Amino acid sequence: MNEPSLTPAVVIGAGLVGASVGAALTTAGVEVHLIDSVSSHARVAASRGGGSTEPIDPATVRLVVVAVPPAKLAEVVADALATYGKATVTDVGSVKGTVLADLRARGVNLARYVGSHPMAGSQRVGPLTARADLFADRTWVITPHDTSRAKAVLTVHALARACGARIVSMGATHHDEAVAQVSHLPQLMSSLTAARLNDVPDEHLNLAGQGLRDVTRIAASDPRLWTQIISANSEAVRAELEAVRDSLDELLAGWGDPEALRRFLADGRQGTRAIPGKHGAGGVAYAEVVVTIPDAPGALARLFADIEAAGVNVEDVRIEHDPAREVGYLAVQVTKPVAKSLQAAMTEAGWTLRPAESL
Ligand SMILES: NC(=O)c1ccc[n+]([C@@H]2O[C@H](COP(=O)([O-])OP(=O)(O)OC[C@H]3O[C@@H](n4cnc5c(N)ncnc54)[C@H](O)[C@@H]3O)[C@@H](O)[C@H]2O)c1
Ligand SMILES: O=C(O)C(=O)C[C@]1(C(=O)O)C=C[C@@H](O)C=C1
Repeated sequence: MNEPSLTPAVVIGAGLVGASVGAALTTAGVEVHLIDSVSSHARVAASRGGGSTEPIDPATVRLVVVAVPPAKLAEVVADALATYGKATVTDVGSVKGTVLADLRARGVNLARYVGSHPMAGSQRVGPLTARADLFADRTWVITPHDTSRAKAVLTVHALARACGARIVSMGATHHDEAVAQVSHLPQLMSSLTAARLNDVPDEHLNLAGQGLRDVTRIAASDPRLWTQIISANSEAVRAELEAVRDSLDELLAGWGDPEALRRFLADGRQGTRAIPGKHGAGGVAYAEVVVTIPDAPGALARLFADIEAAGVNVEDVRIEHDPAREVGYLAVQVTKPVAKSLQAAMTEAGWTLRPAESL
């Protein structure tokens, strides 16, 4: 069967996610038209390869992707179904059940609507933070409902594939329970930790290392966006928070007992191992080769060139800064069998390595 055509497509909401979808589709050869209630957002997204801001005949549009804030999704999806009479309409909102319920309450014919949710983003918003490869190798959840037309479902599959994502299909309610556990609770826990820092004096904050930065990255997210996300998934998130409260009570009840503390920490470590690897396989423990990068122009580019020359497949990278010294560290994650050869190649190329812990 032929892949459904996505071209021309319209993206409504040219922020982080919309502009990234626009850029990914444009890269895949799809003609993309960008619309945003803030016209400069659409222009910025267009200038960064996300598509064009030229108007288009609505009757010709095959696909509409709605990427506006959660509280506006149902209204904009309903308008899009009315305006683009032949198009499949999807939204990329972080919560699916409330959008579907709102659309049903409006009495809209939902045959051409299929919800979806790319599990990729960042703590930043706006078109300047968009990237064409944001969805590459990431999960894109598709949530068909009982009245979605098969062709519309296939079109949304083709959208996710064109963006390089891995497709998972599930019902909206199931999706919302899952993201309460793997996205919404983690956001709240990160915010809880970061909020404690408001009462910490500067001389203590100056000691902060990478651990604190890792745990608080997503606490920097937009509070308006996340208020809408969590409010739309309120019950499922509340259940997760109550479970955390129980765990915290248990931790405090056993306080002072090293064995209870060890069990608590071991449970946490086991939890990290439950997270699937980047292709959806079981968790993979990578080895990390940590290279010192001098704070000099071009150092990072040279380092990447040397890693490429070593012919090693890089699974992930992370940059750490040393606030006390004029250096940074590039932590390169690779599979264990190739770690030693990467270490040797880096040393031979003149780089200083931090002592390995896990090779
Ligand atoms: N941020 C993430 O990590 C992430 C990841 C996956 C999905 N999402 C979902 O994607 C959607 C967009 O989030 P984002 O992070 O791109 O936010 P964003 O703020 O970067 O972008 C939203 C854009 O929508 C525009 N907009 C608002 N109301 C509009 C309307 N009525 N018509 C047209 N444009 C309108 C805004 O001007 C803005 O440019 C949200 O529903 C969010 O739940 C976010
Ligand atoms: O990487 C991040 O910054 C994200 O938090 C992205 C993330 C997530 O929880 O994974 C956040 C919300 C979205 O709905 C989807 C993806």
